[in-house]
Amino acid sequence: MSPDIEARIIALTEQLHHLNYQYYQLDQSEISDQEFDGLLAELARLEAEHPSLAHPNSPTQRVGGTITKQFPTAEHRYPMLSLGNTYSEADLREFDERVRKGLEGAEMQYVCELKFDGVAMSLSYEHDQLAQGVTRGDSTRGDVVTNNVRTIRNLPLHLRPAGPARPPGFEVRGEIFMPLPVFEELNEQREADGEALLANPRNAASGALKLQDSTQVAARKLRFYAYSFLMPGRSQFETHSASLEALSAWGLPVSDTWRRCATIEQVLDFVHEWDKKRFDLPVATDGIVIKVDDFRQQELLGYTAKSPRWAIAYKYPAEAGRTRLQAIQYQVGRTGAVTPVALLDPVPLAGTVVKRASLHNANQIAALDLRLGDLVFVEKGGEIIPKITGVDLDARPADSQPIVYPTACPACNTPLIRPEGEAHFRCPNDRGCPPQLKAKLEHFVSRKALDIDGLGAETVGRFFDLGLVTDAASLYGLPARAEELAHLERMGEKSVQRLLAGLEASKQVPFDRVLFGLGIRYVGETVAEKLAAHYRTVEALAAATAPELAAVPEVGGVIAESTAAWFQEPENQDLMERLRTAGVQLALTGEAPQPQSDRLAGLTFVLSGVFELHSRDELQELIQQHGGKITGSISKKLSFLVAGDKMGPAKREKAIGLKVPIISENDLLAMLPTAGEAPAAPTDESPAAAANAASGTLTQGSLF
Ligand SMILES: NC(=O)c1ccc[n+]([C@@H]2O[C@H](COP(=O)([O-])OP(=O)(O)OC[C@H]3O[C@@H](n4cnc5c(N)ncnc54)[C@H](O)[C@@H]3O)[C@@H](O)[C@H]2O)c1
Ligand SMILES: [Zn+2]
Repeated sequence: MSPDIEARIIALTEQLHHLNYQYYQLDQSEISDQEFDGLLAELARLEAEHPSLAHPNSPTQRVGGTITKQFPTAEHRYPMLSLGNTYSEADLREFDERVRKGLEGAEMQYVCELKFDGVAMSLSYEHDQLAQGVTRGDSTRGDVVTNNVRTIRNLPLHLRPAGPARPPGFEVRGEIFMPLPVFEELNEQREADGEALLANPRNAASGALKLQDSTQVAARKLRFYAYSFLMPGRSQFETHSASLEALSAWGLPVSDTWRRCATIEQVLDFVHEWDKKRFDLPVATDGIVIKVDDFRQQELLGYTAKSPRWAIAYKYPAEAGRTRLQAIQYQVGRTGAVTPVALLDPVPLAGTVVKRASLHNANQIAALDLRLGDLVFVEKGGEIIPKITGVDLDARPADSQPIVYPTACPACNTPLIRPEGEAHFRCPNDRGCPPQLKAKLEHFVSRKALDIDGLGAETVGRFFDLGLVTDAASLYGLPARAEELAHLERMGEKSVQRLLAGLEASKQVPFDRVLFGLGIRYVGETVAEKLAAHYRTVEALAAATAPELAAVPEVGGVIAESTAAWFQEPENQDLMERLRTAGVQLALTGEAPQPQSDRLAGLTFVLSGVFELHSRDELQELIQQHGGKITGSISKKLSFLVAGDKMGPAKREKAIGLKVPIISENDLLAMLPTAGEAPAAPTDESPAAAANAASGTLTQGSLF
């Protein structure tokens, strides 16, 4: 046996294990899917030629995913396998031959479906109710993410009383995905916030599903398409297509793009038809799935260790093209991050004409050894943003120009800085750099912030260029210049009236959205809501120190630092004063929620794991309503760690080490006054006594 082959098998195995980990755990791809599949195919070929070297745990034998350790897990009743895949039509014909041979020439049909690029999900329905959602995981066990799945709006929690009768318990499988417009909006937001862009909607969906807070998951607007039905024993349907029709009738979303095909020619027609048309769908697709329709025939054909023999995925190759790099444009975002964008000779790729490609940062330009005038390879595959994958060095023109990354801001000439640990260069001139100021204004008037009617991003940008506005507070000086505005091109009396009404109405926008609109780095919508609800007024918020801010649930250290620093700056304090004079809401109105009792006063809690009776948010609220405080981390001073199911072992050990009592959800509830008790009843019980009262049910061995 050649040692070279053995070494190659080992190297491939290691590399594929690593790439699987990156892909399924971290939602990152270091190489394209096509390259990944190429390496996997090479390993499969070497193993087939040298069976003695094939390892049972080889990536060719196992589904690539794993469980995340952040959720409870559940065993799949029927394993969730992968799909064999190919990029070639010849392979599809071979697949057809294998199937027909396996069925000994019996009559058969295929069903062709689009292959949606998201995350596979197994849903259990019990008595018509959605009971559980589990990820594919390692194919035998997956993460239970039911609460996150419940946030998916097109997914029925109860089935419609229509269509064929159904068994009391059954499973629906399908794909959870992030619709393309949502993905694009999310990336725009990330770009504006100076965060790294998500490579594709699949990574975005997978990342969203792993979030612990289901309100945050809901904000990611995930959607679901069902593509298979499973029930105990023999299926009540004869064919896969009949089950798809039933799923639709029951109210489950089934994409109506599927089709029955009697021959491989019809299958190939379907493949060709969707090659371009798929780009009109609001969901990312990376191929076609071809399935044998008849369930008995599926059974006859059976499975390999990793995938069914009765189905195959045809994956569309990433569309690549070659074009000329004309120039690099350096864009300055709201937080000063400088992003290089490649300007290209227009080239048609994957349904659109590509003129620009993202280059992320300076490192990437260096890694590609890019020069102006080069012919570059551009690829647009699962990744929505086209990217430059390489340079055609043989075609490098003699006069190609090396790219000199700017050392000063292209807009304001301030020397750029590169904070440690960050990939982007930044322009630190956040008070004087025009694109930053303009982007801040655009953010302030945007829909999720002040939502000023009659003042879109374009108009506010124009006003800025004309020197009519400089910052958020200056917008409220516009009414005094109404006449001047009415004389501007494309403005007119009517638009001005609308704008003034919009400005007036924006004074009623609640404090949390104003706070979001200020564009403090890392303070997104959710964080702004939490901070506003916690501090209620801007004075209280501005007075909070970074450690205090970090103790607010869901506000991490980085957010806390950035917020505290922002309010320290005199210019920002001045801005707040001018916004106050303008009449903008800088405090939440209405009554602060009254505490229901002070039973937990002086106690601090950390919640960890998954709870049975209440969601984590509900428990947080309960603790606060009874005077307790939630903190983020386990320290010696912590009163209680409330442990749910599947709490991480590290947390438990830390709590035990620091002698922090670990209690259960029930213990916590037992500490609260029962419904009959007077609210906020003065109690002579010390907090510790209250805890002791609950100690009868304390988690074993956990108290002191
Ligand atoms: N780039 C990388 O580093 C990297 C790493 C690991 C895996 N990958 C890619 O991931 C893929 C392997 O992942 P996989 O095992 O999940 O296989 P897969 O994604 O190729 O196919 C199986 C999945 O297809 C999905 N699917 C979508 N529409 C479907 C439909 N109509 N019917 C049935 N299933 C449908 C399901 O989620 C199913 O689990 C490979 O193509 C590989 O390129 C890439
Ligand atoms: Zn600048």
